[in-house]
Amino acid sequence: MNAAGPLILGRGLRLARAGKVVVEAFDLELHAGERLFVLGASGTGKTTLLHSLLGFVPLAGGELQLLGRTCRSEQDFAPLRGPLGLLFQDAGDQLFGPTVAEDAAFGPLNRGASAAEAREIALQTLARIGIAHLAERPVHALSGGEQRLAALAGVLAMSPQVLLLDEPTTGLDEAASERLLGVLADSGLSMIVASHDPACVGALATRRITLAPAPR
Ligand SMILES: Nc1ncnc2c1ncn2[C@@H]1O[C@H](COP(=O)(O)OP(=O)(O)OP(=O)(O)O)[C@@H](O)[C@H]1O
Repeated sequence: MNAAGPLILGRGLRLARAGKVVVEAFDLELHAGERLFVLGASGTGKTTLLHSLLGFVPLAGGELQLLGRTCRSEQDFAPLRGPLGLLFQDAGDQLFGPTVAEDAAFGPLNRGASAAEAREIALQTLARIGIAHLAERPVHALSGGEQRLAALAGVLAMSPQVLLLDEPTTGLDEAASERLLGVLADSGLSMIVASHDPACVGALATRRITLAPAPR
């Protein structure tokens, strides 16, 4: 599927929040192997853009193709949540638990893996990220940085084709941040990353685009 074309292609995107246009006439392309960074001051719409790629913020204008399919309605976006894996800015928004291992197993279970297979995928993913020791910890008993790594495990356990990462290193200390950046680089996955962290940009970015404030 979509062997030659971009993984993500947006043309003339317009995005609004609470009736106010935030992103206007924005073009976006992500090609296989790229790690595209979306830069821009606070409030310029980086999170809004990432959420629009999963259909959480509806398009107010423009055209969007994801993995070769034109996406307009919920029906178009729903099957792509998984192939496109979003790490939320606030990791607490995507951890449901009860434990870290059960949370990471949820996606594979939902996609038809057996309970044993899903647990194995979850445990392997936790080990890959360096948080195997947190497997049986309740998700509400994690530090902010641990929550972020646990949330990433849940995303990676779905074997995504594209990662959408919203400020992935926020809340991590230097060691955890380096481990996360290493996992992301080693994943070989194409990704769009919103980040203010120069270390994150420097370590991963293959291309950068900047969101400008929408004209008033
Ligand atoms: N749920 C919401 N309802 C109404 N307005 C919102 C909502 N979420 C964001 N906004 C507004 O939309 C604009 C873009 O916000 P967004 O979070 O996308 O920016 P950002 O570039 O990701 O910011 P930051 O770098 O601070 O995370 C801001 O003006 C923000 O106040």
